[in-house]
Amino acid sequence: MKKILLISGKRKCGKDFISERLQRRLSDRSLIVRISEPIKREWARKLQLDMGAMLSDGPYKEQYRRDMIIWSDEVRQRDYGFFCRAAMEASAVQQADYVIVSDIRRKNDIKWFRENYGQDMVKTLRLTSTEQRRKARGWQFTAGVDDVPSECDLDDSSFDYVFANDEDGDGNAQDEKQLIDRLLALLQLS
Ligand SMILES: Nc1ncnc2c1ncn2[C@@H]1O[C@H](COP(=O)(O)OP(=O)(O)OP(=O)(O)O)[C@@H](O)[C@H]1O
Repeated sequence: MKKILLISGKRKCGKDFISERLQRRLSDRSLIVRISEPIKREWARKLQLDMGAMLSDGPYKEQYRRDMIIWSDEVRQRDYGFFCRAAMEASAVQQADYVIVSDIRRKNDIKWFRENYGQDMVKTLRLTSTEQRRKARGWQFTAGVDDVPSECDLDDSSFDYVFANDEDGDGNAQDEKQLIDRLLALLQLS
């Protein structure tokens, strides 16, 4: 591994979108790790829920999101690196030059990565989008989700890189290419 890029940002600021486009560009040198995956998997196992429905955007997602946040906070209080470690262990990270962690939410997530992989390897990227843009992408303020630490803990943090993801093209390849070109330039990657 050469770099671990920790991506954070408010809901609907494009963490998944940017991570996937970036991974595609860096291709087989890179992979995406999602901390939410072991959380969802463990939670689903706990509740014996349908795994496919949990991982999709279906009706299960919002219904269980709040309870899952409370439970995962309890696990984190005992071991703040629990889900970061589980996500890294479940992925073939040793074979990748670039690991993109697409859903960093807490200071302790960043702390765990820095403690385990070092300051030089770990870089943080904050994505920003205006509220108007996030709303256009389907965001609605939800009490218990948008006003709790999982969403707000990093609000007062500083980051190695900040990238405004406000211009949604109409899905054309040229717009997306320019967007990722700008991001790669910021990250000093090629
Ligand atoms: N630059 C962009 N151009 C076009 N569409 C975009 C762009 N950024 C995000 N989107 C779209 O906005 C929506 C929300 O983006 P995404 O799911 O990546 O956000 P997120 O930060 O991962 O959200 P959440 O935290 O709720 O999971 C998606 O439909 C995505 O395709």
